[in-house]
Amino acid sequence: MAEFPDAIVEAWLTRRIRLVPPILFLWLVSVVVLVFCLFTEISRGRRFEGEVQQRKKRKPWVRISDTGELQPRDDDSEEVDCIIVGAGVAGAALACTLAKDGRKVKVFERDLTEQDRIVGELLQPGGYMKLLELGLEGRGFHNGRFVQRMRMKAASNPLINLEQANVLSLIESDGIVKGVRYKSLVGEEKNFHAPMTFVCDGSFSNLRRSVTNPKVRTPSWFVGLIVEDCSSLPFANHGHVILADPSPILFYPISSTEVRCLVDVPGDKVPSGSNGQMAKYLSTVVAGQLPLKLRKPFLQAIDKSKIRAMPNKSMPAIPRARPGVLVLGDALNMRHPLTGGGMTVALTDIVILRDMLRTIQDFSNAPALCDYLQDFYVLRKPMAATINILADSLYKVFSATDMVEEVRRQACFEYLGMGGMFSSGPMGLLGGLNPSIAILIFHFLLLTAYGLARVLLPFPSPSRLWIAIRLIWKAPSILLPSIRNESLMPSFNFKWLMTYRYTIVMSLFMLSSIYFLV
Ligand SMILES: Cc1cc2nc3c(=O)[nH]c(=O)nc-3n(C[C@H](O)[C@H](O)[C@H](O)COP(=O)(O)OP(=O)(O)OC[C@H]3O[C@@H](n4cnc5c(N)ncnc54)[C@H](O)[C@@H]3O)c2cc1C
Repeated sequence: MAEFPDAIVEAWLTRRIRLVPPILFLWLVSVVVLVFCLFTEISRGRRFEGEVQQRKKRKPWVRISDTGELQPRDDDSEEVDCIIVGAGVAGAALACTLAKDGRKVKVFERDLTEQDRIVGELLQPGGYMKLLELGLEGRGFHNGRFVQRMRMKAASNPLINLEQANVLSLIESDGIVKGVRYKSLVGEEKNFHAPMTFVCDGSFSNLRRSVTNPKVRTPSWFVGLIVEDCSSLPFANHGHVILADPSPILFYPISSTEVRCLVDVPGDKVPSGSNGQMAKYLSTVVAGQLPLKLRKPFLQAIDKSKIRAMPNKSMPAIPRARPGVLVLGDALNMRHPLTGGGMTVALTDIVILRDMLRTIQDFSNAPALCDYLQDFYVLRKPMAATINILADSLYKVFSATDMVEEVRRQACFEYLGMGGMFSSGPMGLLGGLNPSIAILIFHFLLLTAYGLARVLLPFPSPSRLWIAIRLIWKAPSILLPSIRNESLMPSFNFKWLMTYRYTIVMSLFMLSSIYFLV
């Protein structure tokens, strides 16, 4: 066997030996950084735990009476970490979450009684996972009962002061929001101050205008009634979308005996309920389009149940934090409720916010906190944008207005019916389990290709060719406006350096070791 000449081996060793000092220096720096990171993490964790324990020792601010009613105590004197306006889905969940982390929270809710609403009765699996993460699990429900249970949970926490009051405005000084002005239950107007205010006052928010310049659209209304016969559903325990003319109708169970029906009425007005126009519309225009099994219970529901209407609003989030205030839930962002994604987005936002705020000891430095919270709008984008774009686009596809759109609607129905990835992909997006805009665009392109094949095959006659051209021509108008609304330009920042500091340090270690050994 040939041996290496001594001179070559010697030169190689000399080169390696020359590298020893810089490598040792690199190792030393890595060790110092690692020890520093570990030390700061451990000490911050200890301090945080200590603070949480100390705050938990305080007395409850709100009592729950023997009958289960919330009885707020008038105890404004104590300082709080933050104010939450609105104890709906977002506000109640946020209050519980912040209090769990040891923050002292003041919540203002204008109506603490159980609300009877037609909104938020179907929670997508992605939203349910977020509820589990927040430790607030609940299921297919009456929205009022669900929200009331979360309020009870909040009220039983000693760190949360829940008060029934109507918040009138935000208090500002030097461009920083310092608290809120509110009208108490007895009609007295008062101020309440805190370093941070979270505005969660829902779709009709009167406070968001003082923070952003919202662009709200109302493409349609949902008219809601309750069908009292679950056996009338074609598939038990499933949600149903009926592709009716001019727009879809939803049916889904909300208890073991009740089915919620939501009829979409396009436009910014609905037939009046008081003069019987609504009942007439439902029985003449809608009933005839339902499956036979559902018709009779639906007609009975028109006579028996309370018919209510809610505007289906759509509003892109404006990624602008202001010192001392953050807008959340429907007050920040809305999409068509066809896919039932609103609560999933709101709960995901709260998980993201909780994780971000965990690293902040107190909220007193409003400008710095505001800067830091700018990242919240980037982090929420994958889930929020996917659900928003899907909801608004699917509504356009399902509300066929002409023959070309009808072709697309049928293509969509058949596409989803093919099963496999053609249904699991879109369902993963809709359920909030796989939030990805790329996958959404991929399925939209595939759906358009399927629609074209459906029209052109087996023989592309001139009229079919014309439909195909219009199908392609109109496709961008379905997805692009929503994509534009979501301002999907990536936002670059270097916070990832901090997030991945351990990985970076360890990688330096490994690389230097490998280099040294080789
Ligand atoms: C017809 C319809 C059906 C829907 N269906 C679904 C569905 O099936 N699944 C789903 O996930 N989403 C659904 N959504 C969306 C969902 O309801 C919302 O995304 C969700 O309720 C948003 O929660 P929020 O806390 O922001 O608002 P809300 O739950 O509306 O809570 C706002 C709270 O703020 C209080 N408040 C308002 N103003 C003040 C004030 N000035 N002072 C004090 N308190 C105030 C209100 O009383 C209320 O309690 C639907 C929406 C509509 C319109």
